[in-house]
Order: sequence, then structure tokens, then C-alpha cells
Amino acid sequence: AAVEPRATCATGQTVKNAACCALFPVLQDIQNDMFAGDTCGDAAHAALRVAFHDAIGFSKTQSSFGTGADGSIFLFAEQELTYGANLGIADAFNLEVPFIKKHNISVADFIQFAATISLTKCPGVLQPPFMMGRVDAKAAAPDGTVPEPFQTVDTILARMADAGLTAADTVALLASHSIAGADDVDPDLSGLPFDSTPSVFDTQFFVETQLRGTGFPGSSGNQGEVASGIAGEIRLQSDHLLARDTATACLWQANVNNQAHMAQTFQAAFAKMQNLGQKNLVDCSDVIPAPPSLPASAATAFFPAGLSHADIEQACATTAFPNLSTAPGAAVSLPQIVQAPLTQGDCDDDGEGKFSNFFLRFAN
Ligand code: HEM
Ligand SMILES: [Ca+2]
Ligand SMILES: [Ca+2]
Repeated sequence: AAVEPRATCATGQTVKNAACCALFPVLQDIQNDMFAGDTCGDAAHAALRVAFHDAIGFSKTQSSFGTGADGSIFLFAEQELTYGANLGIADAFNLEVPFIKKHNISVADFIQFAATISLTKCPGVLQPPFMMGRVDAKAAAPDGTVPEPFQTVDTILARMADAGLTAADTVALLASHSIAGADDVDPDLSGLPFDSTPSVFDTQFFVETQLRGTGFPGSSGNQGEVASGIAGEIRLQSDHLLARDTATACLWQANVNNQAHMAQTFQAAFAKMQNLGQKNLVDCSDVIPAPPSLPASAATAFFPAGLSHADIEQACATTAFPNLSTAPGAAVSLPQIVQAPLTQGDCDDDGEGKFSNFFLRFAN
């Protein structure tokens, strides 16, 4: 049988493609310093979100939308971070730029690599693949490439399709909101989780977005926010509508209590998203560490305490919502996600701040 060629890196690991050796020092720095003690918390969430906002700057038909996963969101931060849809991405900029400056991989590769490593911090994620070799942007993406939470399902799906992502891909990608929350949708409250388990990649997000909305974690009337079903949880209008639209409701519900389906479809759609607009990439999947497995206690979806099937707004017309058991005890209010101390960079988010991206672009 043919023996696959392998390379031994200076750092000691063995990989199929020698080019991937460049990632080990970056991996070590990300693990030890950038994420430090963050186990699928605020820093991991920030690194995951920015990977989407960079990659989605791409269109199959309009070259002016950019070259996708090309680092433009940091390289042209002084422009892209002023777009409303990118509010809060300054956190990822401040988190990552000091580390980007220390390494010689492309900014585009760093953003997607950091997101891939962020996923390996989250129990329940399937081993993510990783491709390397993205070419950095020559120009900013224009405003309007990133979907907004106040848009209609049709608008969001059309934008995603224009970038090459189907409705099924979109629902699959939104499993990311199982390990996520919002800092800026409610102007007074940060770290509001999208599901009751924001540090576990489980199917609770798909259960909880189907609950009848009963209240707001803080103020009402915020653009892009609708009532959620659990105290302390925030619900995006876009997630609420995607869970109920005839185009996506059955895709959405198919994730409920089906961890394997959610994890597999997310793995495939995320890999597709990470490579938008890029070609001639090298497979460096063998650099990526294994994610922690899902604890047995998180393997089965549940109705939050005090709620039942009667609180579900059934939307998929062809399949009944799965029967789940109710978590024991009295209804609880979810805690806010602890904010990472993202103070290392120097980007301020008020639209008139300084941007160390100029250093990234010209002085390296
Ligand atoms: C398709 C439509 C989508 C919309 C409208 C949307 C909207 C949002 C909004 C409004 C927030 C809250 C931001 C804040 O206030 O801090 C958020 C957070 C987040 N989103 Fe999405 N999103 C979408 C898709 C995605 C995708 C495809 C991914 C990744 C694959 C993603 C990953 C995240 C993550 C990880 C967070 C949490 C960020 C943090 O805690 O710092 N989202 N999203
Ligand atoms: Ca981009
Ligand atoms: Ca979760």
C-alpha cells in the first residue's frame, strides 16, 4: 500500500502537508494566551462571530462585495467596523490583532484559524476541518453583506444564497447561536445568552427559540429583538422568524434533540463558509485539536424548568415537535455571560477611535 507523505515540524508534530507546520506556533499562542482560561466563553464567542462577518463579504455575482474570508474586516477595520451589522466586532479585533502581529500567516487565515480553535473549546462540536492559504483583501467589503437581526427571512436567505449558502446551510450555521449571546442588541445589558447553555454546543438553542415569547431580559422595543421564552435570555427577531418560516421551520426543528444532525450539518456548512471567495487551499485539519465531548448530562434536550410542550409554537407542518422532558425545579433566570477582558488591542468602538489595523496593513 502507498505510504502517505508526512512531514515532521520543527515543533515536533507530524502533519501530512509541511506548510501546515506554520500553524503550530500560532495554535500554541492562541491556546495559551489569546483564549487563556476561556472555555467556550466570551472570547471564543467573539472569535467565532468575526469569522462569519469576514467570510460573508462575498457574492457569486458582484465582485465589489469582496473576496470573502479575506481578512478585510480587520485589514479595513476603519471602514467595516463602522457598519451597524459589525457592532461589537471591535471586541474580536482587540482580542486578535496583538496576536496577528506576532505571526506570519495571512490575516484571513488567522481569523478562520482562531474561529476553528474557538470551536474546539466548546463541548459537543465535531472535530472541525481547517484549510489554510487564504489571500488577504485588497479592499474593504461594502456595507450590507452581513445579515441583520431585523431583516426578513427572505432578505437574509437571499443574501446568504448570493454568497453561496443555501437555506439548509444557513440553519446549520445558526447552531453557532447555541454558543453565543448579545452585547449590543439591548443597549443596557451585555452577555445576554441566546440559549440556556451558551458554553455548550447542544440543541437547546433550537428548542428555546421555538418557545412562545413571554418577556425581555431588559428593555423592550430594541431593533432586532423579540420576546424570549426564558427569563434572562435574549431572542433575535431573525432567529424567531427562521424558526417559524415555511422555508426554514422544518430544517430548524430537525435539530431539536438531534445532536449528531446538528453537529454534522454545522461542521459541513461552517467549512464551506470559512472558504468563501478563496481557492487553492491546503488541508491542515491535522493541526486542529479534538473538542471536548458533550457531557452525558447535556446529551438530551429538555424543556426549561416550568415549561412544556404546551409552550412550543409548532411551525413545521409535516413533523411534530419532539417530546422532551422538563428540567426539574422552579423556573430560573439565566445569568449573563461573563465578559472577557478584551483590553489588549487599541480599537475603540465609537466610530472615531484609533485603529491599529493601519499597522496591520502598511507596516508589516
Ligand atoms: C444569518 C443571520 C445571522 C444574524 C442576523 C446574526 C445576528 C447576530 C447578532 C445580532 C448577534 C449579537 C451581537 C451583539 O449584540 O453582541 C450575534 C451574535 C453571535 N453570532 Fe450571529 N447572526 C447570524 C448568523 C451567524 C453565523 C452564521 C454565525 C457563525 C457561524 C454567528 C455567530 C455568532 C456568535 C458566535 C455570536 C456571539 C458573539 C459574542 O458573544 O461575542 N452568527 N449574531
Ligand atoms: Ca471579508
Ligand atoms: Ca447551547
